[in-house]
Amino acid sequence: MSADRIDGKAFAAGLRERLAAAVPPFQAKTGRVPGLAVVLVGEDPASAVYVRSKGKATIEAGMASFEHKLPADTSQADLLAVVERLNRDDAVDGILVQLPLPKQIDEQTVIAAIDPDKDVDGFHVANAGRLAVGQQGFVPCTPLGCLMLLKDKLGNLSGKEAVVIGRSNIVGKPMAQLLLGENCTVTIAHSRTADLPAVVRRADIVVAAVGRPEMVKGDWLKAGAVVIDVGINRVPGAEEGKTKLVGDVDYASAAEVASAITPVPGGVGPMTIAVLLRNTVVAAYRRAGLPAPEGL
Ligand SMILES: Nc1nc2c(c(=O)[nH]1)N[C@@H](CN(C=O)c1ccc(C(=O)N[C@@H](CCC(=O)O)C(=O)O)cc1)CN2
Repeated sequence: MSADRIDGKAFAAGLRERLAAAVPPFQAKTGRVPGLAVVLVGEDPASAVYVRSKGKATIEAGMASFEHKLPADTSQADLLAVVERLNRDDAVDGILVQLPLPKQIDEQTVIAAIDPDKDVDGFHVANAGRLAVGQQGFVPCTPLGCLMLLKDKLGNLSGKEAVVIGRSNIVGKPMAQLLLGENCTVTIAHSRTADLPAVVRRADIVVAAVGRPEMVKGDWLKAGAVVIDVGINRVPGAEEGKTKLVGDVDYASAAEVASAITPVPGGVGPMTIAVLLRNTVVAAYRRAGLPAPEGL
């Protein structure tokens, strides 16, 4: 079998077009466009790239982008003061503090300070709780993007066996909740799971979010499984001194067994930013007391 390649980049581009189309009706009703504030602390090069991409994508969708770049030695109190200002700013519908944060700052304290109704990352405990009990809130962008790709590929997920490898608060746990919400039978596996290949082999759907380059091999998979690779690992490339990006799944061997698989890059990664814009548009509609457009 040679698996279908799930093109997250193309899906994300379509979603971004639909989001851009939702902006003018919002502006006509409210006199303003949805606004996303992104806060970057320090100079981590990868974070700087992601923040730039988020700002560019926000503007391309016709929305307002507010970038706050703070020095690496910013104190927690100063960052909290920025978050508080953004919470009170009516032009800001979504607030995102780029992770990871420098060592002197406690991530959970900062996330807890964000107004849950502006928490477009979906990381606040209020939003984690809402997801767990099936209430309306905000869902973290990467797992929601994975779910969109899965539903686009498979339609109804009800009754499928799903194995999520990884138990982070940002991907693994919300991913499992989302799949449960779709009536999948869900197993969360992790680094201490006994006989991980045997557990993964049960799955119709595998979501790999473990942060280990090419760990999941083709012979771990049930024939025809759909594989979503959340990993973004930079490893040495074929040429001396060059690097390349690989996922948590060994694409070549997995594509021999799976029916469909996301590539890295170009799979889940582009969905993260598209869903961030989606959450911001939804936040803007909700804050204005308007129903969010269908199909976002
Ligand atoms: N506050 C947040 N911080 C971080 C998040 C997040 O969702 N919220 N996620 C990651 C980084 N991230 C967005 O911030 C992100 C990661 C990867 C991609 C992406 O498009 N990846 C491309 C490859 C990019 C490359 O060449 O390096 C792909 O997979 O195709 C987008 C966003 C951590 N921090």
